This record gives sequence, C-alpha cells and structure tokens, in this order.
Amino acid sequence: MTDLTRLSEQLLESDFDSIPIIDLTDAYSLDVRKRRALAEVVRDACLNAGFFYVRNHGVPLSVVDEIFEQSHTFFDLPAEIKSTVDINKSDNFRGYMRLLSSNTNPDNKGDRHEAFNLGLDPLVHPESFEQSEKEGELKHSENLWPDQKDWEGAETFKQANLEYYRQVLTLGYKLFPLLALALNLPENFFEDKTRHPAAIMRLLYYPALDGKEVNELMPGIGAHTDFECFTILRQDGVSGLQVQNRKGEWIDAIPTPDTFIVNIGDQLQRWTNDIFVSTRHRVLPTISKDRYSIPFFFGCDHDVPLIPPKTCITEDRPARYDVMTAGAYVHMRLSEIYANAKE
Ligand SMILES: O=C(O)CCC(=O)C(=O)O
Ligand SMILES: [Fe+2]
Repeated sequence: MTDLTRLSEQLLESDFDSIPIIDLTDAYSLDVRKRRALAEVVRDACLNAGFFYVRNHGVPLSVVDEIFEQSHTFFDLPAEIKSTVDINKSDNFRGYMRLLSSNTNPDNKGDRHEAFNLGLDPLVHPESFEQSEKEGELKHSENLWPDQKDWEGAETFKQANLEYYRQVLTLGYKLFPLLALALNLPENFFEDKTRHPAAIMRLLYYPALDGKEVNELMPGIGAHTDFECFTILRQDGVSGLQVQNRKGEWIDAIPTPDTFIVNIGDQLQRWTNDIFVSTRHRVLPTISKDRYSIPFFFGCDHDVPLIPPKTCITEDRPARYDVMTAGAYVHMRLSEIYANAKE
C-alpha cells in the first residue's frame, strides 16, 4: 500500500504549473481496478495541486445553462428586490450579499462581487432538518427565497437553484468514494459522515470594472482557502480565477468548457493531517466583462469529529490539529468572514 505520508513529503519538493483535468467516466465502473486507477490520479491531484478539473461529471449542461441564466436575471434585479432576501435576515449565512459586503482576505477592503447563498432545502431534504444542532455549530435552516409578489420570476429562480443543487450534490457524492480510495480507506468511509451534508452553494456575480480604476484592495475575491471538504466550482467563460503554487506563483484556472473545478478545502486538509492540500486561490477584478461563477462547498455532517484516519498518521507525523467537529470548524471560519456583512 502506498505510504501517504511519504508520498506527501516527496510531493512537497515538486510543484504544479497547471491544473490537471480528470475524466470521471470510471467513477461508477463495475470494475474496482478502474475505480482504483482513477482514485490514484485523484490522489496525485489532491496531494499536489489540491485543484483539478473534472469532465464527464454527469451534470447535464441544460441544468448549468439554466442556473447561469437565472443568476444573470437575479443580479440584474433592482437593489430593493434583492434586499428582500438580504443575508441580514438570515441567522445562518443564507441570502443575498451586496457588492463589497464580504472580505475574504482581511488584508483587503472588500470583495468586488455580489452573492446569493443557499444550503440544503427542507423541500428536498426534510430529514436533515430533524437533526438536533448544538450551540456554536453550523445549522441547517431555511433558505431565503424571493417572493413571487416582488418578482414574477421568483419561482423559476428557486427551481433552477434547487435542481442545480441536487445535481451537484450527486456529483459530490461521486467524489467521496474516490477520495476514500485515494486515502487508502474503505470506499464507503465517508458514507455515514455525509448523510446531512453542510453543502452550501453560492451564485457569484463579479461586475466588470468598466473603466473604473483597479483597486488592489478590492479584488473579485481576495486570496483565501475554502473551509469545507471540497468545493465544486462552475465558472462561465470569463477568466479571473487563479491558484497559488508552493513557489507563490499564481496559476490561471482557465475556463474550460463543460468542466467543474474541484478543490480541496481546509476541513479535509485538517481531517487528513495535511496529506491533502487546501490551496490558496483568488479572483482578479474583472476589467471589461461581467463574470459569474457558482461554487458549491461540500462539508461533511456537522457532528462528525475531524479525527485523522490512521493512514494519515505515522510516528514521524503525529496528529497536527486538535479534534473539532466539522460543524464547529466551519461555523468558526464562516463567522470570521461574514462579520463584515452583519453590520
Ligand atoms: O468565483 C470563483 O471562480 C471562485 C470563488 C471562490 O473561490 C469562493 O467563493 O470561495
Ligand atoms: Fe474559494
């Protein structure tokens, strides 16, 4: 069996200058050798870049086209309609965030994007809402949806969001067995830890500068790592996303048709005792074209303690972090970032 800790140390010497593209066709192959071969490719990407594109991912293009169309329509609405679902009306980071209201990197002044956040919805996952939630942990709660009486497109918008969420959740569930195999764990390792996932999706809109001067302290989104297990990101055709390698160089995540970008988040880095890497990334301000993207942050169940599995610990590499539950960890990180929006 591959020694993960040794492999991880060897990879520290190497670096990446592009983001690998991985074909997911074999993820559901009946032949376990094919699934294992795919998991090895995923392992290399998770240890090295922490970022990879996936193609043949199973999410229909029509669902993606529809959500981008709805995203354009929503962000085009007048501010007073968008503010009916303002994040300040939510106790759980759901709803609309206006331009510059989040600040992902505290060195900056604010992020030049607008956002709409949603999570598991009681309409689709009623069972998750019966879970008891502890104080200071992330909660499942209602999403904020615009009202039909304020906007006639409200119901179409909601349905497009729910359908996209359902499809990308399915893609996420396809990735967990591969990550488990990549970590030398049983393929179903994550199954009982992702029954009520803290999966948060965001519609993002980066308005073009259109002649306004670039302000370095107001990027599209400041340099950061993501918090959850992994992020599944769909971007449109406008570039701007960059990923930092260990030398500190920024590598462009070039928009690539009908692919998603998957990147490892801090929760999984912590859980794997730094074997998988959560890589810093940012979005530059968009100069002449508006940019739209949709990150989907897949965190495991709130009550799961992030105890590194034994394949990620050796005598030379003892556990590096205190054990926290996944919910407490993400809640802590989200509270820091969204402090700005709750004024
Ligand atoms: O818009 C993008 O391409 C990236 C967004 C991102 O990194 C985030 O929301 O965490
Ligand atoms: Fe991110």
